[in-house]
Amino acid sequence: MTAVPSKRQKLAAQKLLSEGTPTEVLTFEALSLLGQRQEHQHQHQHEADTDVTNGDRSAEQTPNPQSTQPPEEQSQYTPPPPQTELELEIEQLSSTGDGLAYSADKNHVYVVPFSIPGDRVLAKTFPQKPNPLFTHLDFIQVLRPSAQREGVTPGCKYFTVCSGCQLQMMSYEDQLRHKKTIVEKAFKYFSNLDPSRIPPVGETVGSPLQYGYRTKLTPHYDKPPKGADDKTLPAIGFGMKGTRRVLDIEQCPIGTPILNEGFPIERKKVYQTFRKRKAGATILLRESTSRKPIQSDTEKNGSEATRNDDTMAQNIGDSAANRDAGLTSKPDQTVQTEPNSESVASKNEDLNSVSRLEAYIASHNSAPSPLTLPAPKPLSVRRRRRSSGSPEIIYTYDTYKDIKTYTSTGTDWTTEHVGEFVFESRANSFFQNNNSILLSFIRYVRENCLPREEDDTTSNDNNNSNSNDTETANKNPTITSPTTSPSTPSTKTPPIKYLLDAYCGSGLFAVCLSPLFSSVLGIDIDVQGVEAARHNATANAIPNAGFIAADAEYIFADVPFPPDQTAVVIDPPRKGASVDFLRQLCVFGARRVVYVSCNVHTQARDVGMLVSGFDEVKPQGGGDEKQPGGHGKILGGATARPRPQWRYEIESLRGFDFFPQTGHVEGVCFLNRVPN
Ligand SMILES: C[S@@+](CC[C@H](N)C(=O)[O-])C[C@H]1O[C@@H](n2cnc3c(N)ncnc32)[C@H](O)[C@@H]1O
Repeated sequence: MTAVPSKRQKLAAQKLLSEGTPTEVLTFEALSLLGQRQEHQHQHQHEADTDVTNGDRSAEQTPNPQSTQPPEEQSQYTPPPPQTELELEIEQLSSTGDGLAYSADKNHVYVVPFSIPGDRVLAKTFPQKPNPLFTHLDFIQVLRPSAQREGVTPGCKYFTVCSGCQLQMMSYEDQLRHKKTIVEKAFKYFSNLDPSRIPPVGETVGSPLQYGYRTKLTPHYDKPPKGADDKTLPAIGFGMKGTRRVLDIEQCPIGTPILNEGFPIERKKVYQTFRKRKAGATILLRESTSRKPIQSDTEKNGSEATRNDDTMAQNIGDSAANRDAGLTSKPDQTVQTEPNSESVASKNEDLNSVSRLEAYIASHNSAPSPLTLPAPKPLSVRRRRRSSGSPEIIYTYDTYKDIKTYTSTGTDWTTEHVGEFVFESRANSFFQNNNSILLSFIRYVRENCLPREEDDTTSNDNNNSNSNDTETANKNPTITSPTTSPSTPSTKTPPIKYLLDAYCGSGLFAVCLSPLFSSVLGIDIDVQGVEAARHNATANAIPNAGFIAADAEYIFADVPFPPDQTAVVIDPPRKGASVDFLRQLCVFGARRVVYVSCNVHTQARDVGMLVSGFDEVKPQGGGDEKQPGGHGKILGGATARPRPQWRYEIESLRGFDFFPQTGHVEGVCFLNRVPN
């Protein structure tokens, strides 16, 4: 049981609450851990007092009663000087992916990256701005491993030095379980809602690919040091954990194989011009897929590649790495991707080579959770380097082949396939970075974005949603197969026929969900994104989707759809939606809302506002301008603002693991409208 934080502690935490930064998240979690300790000690003290009364002298060994006071009332914590080594027991895994341990006096929390509950670790202090609740430490080594580490070998040789991944020491099942707690804690701490209004969080839906999934990588480098000569080469990669330096990285095993083929090429380009550069920069590596139907058996067997004068066919299975990984292939043969998965899995200790990564992916593309659709297994995988130097990887399936290339030019068009839909977007515009999970994800949203008839009590203006709705939704996470027509007419409310896709990017939701609706309207601030969305609607023969390039707030200015018959998808950037957008949504009152986010903390904050609702803004000159639910940011022109008549109830909530090996999770929340 967790202790209830004091009023002052709560206020301090609320002051901080804005964008779900790691500091905000750790503030709540450190408070909770210290609260648990107090709770435990109060209990211990109570038992001891009882024992003393009963004449048991062991009660005299009760810890210092001072430590049972709330942390804020204890003397200021002074962390040990920098470079002090500490041996610590890890108690919890935070939502930032760091292990949390108590200080020796149990009144302060140490944050230790790359550690998990049950570990005993050696870590050391480093200079930082003091925080009364927690102190970050550098991880040194595991002294006694947690049982959770058993049988797990991190896939990347840079793990514990690179700041990109946090969870490679955990099994994938444990990562999914942990991500469920991230969603739970986000809504507990950031939504400002009474727990009774938050339904149980569903199981996290896993990614078919757990390595080799990221279709975009952005390694970077710093500017040349003074006096740099031709031999001075920069570190190119990602942030070195706990420093401001760049860690030089040759491969990134969470990136797709084609990006890892391209990485050394892009590194070389930087080397050639580095000395003349005035500033550091970021390299863009973005995958693109060209899908071609298979015309003949010869093509299926992959021999056409060797006929092409312009190519140098290469067998993935030809390398020593693949032989080690259990792949059997003879030179000049296409690798059959039915490797001995046991032997691949057991040798996954270092995926920092494209061949090994490819072999690992081939053995790990089954569904890790019930709602995951497994990635299709290629019949063969071939790499080839064109005479231009740009690599290709060709994945041949039963009826089609995917030719993967990459670009480092932001304005280039790239192509992605999601089920039967094809999407083009500029390499520097947003597109979801894990293609392997998109099919499961879109299917889930498609199957749930319309209310099921039996649950559609919330559409009736006289009915509030109740906890039974929520329970039903959570017991039946997979609903029926997708319908191609809007919901069956209810006796009381008309069916939902219209979709607003707020923050639509290149039209992922608008296009994939369009068959369910009569008309779809998308909005995004990125002009290139909207240009792509229009193109994608045409390319997919979608006649009923239109797009506006503008701030999402403007979508409510002149919505052409009746609110009773409208659903809204909200998928904002990490900082979440604006208060004005949310308030206008509560004025408009779309009947159903799907809120998708890569930052569950800002998602929880925004969903909290939708559930609490917004108060009427009374006319100025005597009237109060109050907004209950704590969401009182009133923007210009308050007097003329219409009254929000609606608020929302959460129907269901769960995470999708778009980001395996990292501490991030994509939240998906369905809400229904109720009167305010
Ligand atoms: C997480 S992406 C979602 C894109 C799209 N739904 C998808 O799944 O591909 C967030 C999008 O919000 C857009 N965006 C950011 N701020 C915005 C604003 N104030 N109004 C409208 N769109 C905005 C970005 O351009 C980006 O396309």
